[in-house]
Amino acid sequence: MIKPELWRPVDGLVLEPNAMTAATMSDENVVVAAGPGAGKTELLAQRADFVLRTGQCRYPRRILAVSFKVDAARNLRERVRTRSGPHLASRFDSLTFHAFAKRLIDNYRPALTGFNALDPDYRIDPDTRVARKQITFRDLVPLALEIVETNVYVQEGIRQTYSHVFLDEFQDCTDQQYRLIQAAFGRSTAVLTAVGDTKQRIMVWAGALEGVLQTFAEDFSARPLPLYQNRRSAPRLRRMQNRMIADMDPSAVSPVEDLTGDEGVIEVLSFDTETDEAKSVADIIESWLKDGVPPHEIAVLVRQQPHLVARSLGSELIDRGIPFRNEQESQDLTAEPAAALILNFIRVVANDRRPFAYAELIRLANRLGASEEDAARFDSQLKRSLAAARAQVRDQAFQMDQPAAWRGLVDEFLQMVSRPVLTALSPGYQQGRRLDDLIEQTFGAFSRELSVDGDPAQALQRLSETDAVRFLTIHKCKGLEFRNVIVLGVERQLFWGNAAATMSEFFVAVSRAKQHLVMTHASHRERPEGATGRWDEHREPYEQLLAFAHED
Ligand SMILES: Nc1ncnc2c1ncn2[C@@H]1O[C@H](COP(=O)(O)OP(=O)(O)OP(=O)(O)O)[C@@H](O)[C@H]1O
Repeated sequence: MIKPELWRPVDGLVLEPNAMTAATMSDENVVVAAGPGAGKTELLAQRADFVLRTGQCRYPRRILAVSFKVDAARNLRERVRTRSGPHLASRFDSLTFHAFAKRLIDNYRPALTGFNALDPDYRIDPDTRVARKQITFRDLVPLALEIVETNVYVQEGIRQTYSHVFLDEFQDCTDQQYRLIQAAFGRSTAVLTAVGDTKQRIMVWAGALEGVLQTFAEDFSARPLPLYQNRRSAPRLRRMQNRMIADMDPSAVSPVEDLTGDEGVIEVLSFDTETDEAKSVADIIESWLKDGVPPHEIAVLVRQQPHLVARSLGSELIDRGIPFRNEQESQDLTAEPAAALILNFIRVVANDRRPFAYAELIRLANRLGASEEDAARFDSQLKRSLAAARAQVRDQAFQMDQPAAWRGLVDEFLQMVSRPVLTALSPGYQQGRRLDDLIEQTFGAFSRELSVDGDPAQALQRLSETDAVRFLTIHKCKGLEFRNVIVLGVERQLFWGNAAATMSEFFVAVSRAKQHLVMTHASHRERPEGATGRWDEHREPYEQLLAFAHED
């Protein structure tokens, strides 16, 4: 433990004065409002280190960090783990609102009564609620809210557990989420730190509260601490963001003299058809990869339905052997330890030459930890089982391109690993059918990718976080950053709806780029197979949005 005055930001970063104040605040609630790339998430990671290392969050109490996306929650968790070490980070719970709500439901489920009562092995389904047995994702926060609002013991339990609460991307907090935070921490001694950017409010359709940062400041007597710098984007990109800020929130505009410099590239590309667009964009991606840009530093952003809008581009990339990952289908899955275990197993036996996958599997043996003897026994079982599976795969008769062949191997492997070890991978796996559902979903994702070209190595690359170019919706890209970003289809027919909301979404998209931003539009997009509902073939560029790309 160190004295607060001796603490220095980890990794040698220099924090601007307000960020330093927010990171080292001892007992005051704080709200940090700042633009894209200002280091809001970084500030939370630094603050976690500060409160853990100086003992302001003292064992056994914990920090709760709430984010909106699985990816964002995991990024923050990993950042704190690498920086502050696994020992301190074990008291840092970085969860999405959904995961926080689910944890409350699992811990205090008997508090739910009447229509909301749930059996211990209840499941979560995307669409359908079934009394006692099944709820949907939409039910999680309201049910958690009911538990917390009606039960003082639960309130006390939460308050005893958490001494510090971090709220990331707080501009997108909905009414119910806000009520959950109020019910859980409104009258507690927990110190709250909220960060957000009103210009990036993109969840209005889902009920994001207007002015929630201000409301939070009032309700929680939080001290506002704005940040001014942008640590992410090259100057040319920052100037474009600044032109948008002048339109959205003139008071937040940066002085022009702070944004000088020629670094960064912005391009607007017009096409006749989606086929021309696909060829040209694939050329660009290929050239970036040749120049050494890592695949995961390249993102293709689409306002919605990337599986349809970017389908031609996807086919073009497949033809060129460039792996890409459609995050709409697989993002949340690969954040799961059980999914990582299965995919790493396939990687190792498919002879994908991935030492990291092998190392990850061996790490599992060491994690078992009951005794050194147990771990050693498991370690040798694991090695035997991998060798046997590899031998099967090398056999001529093994049908590499058939999901059923892999299924047999995966099932044998999971049996060897054993149920208790699998359920110990994550706290949520003990509940209901969560683990079985995940195993099915993971295998489904692998089978889907395998059916694309019958090549297991390519299928695994497409499912990997590091080896694939990422296709994301704008909603999914929140809080992330990439060296190079392509915003596909800046067209009226895609960016429809309320002009202010559209502007915020476009702002989130363009502000993900560090170095190179490409925006495209096509005059014609053929209706793809599988498109349901409205699909306009004739397209018009969204001139007002694209105009921000041009320097005056
Ligand atoms: N003090 C700092 N010094 C150097 N780099 C920093 C600093 N703070 C943040 N960064 C880097 O700047 C980038 C943006 O930081 P971060 O993602 O925390 O911004 P943000 O405010 O959360 O952005 P957004 O709202 O757009 O998601 C990251 O690459 C981060 O590592």
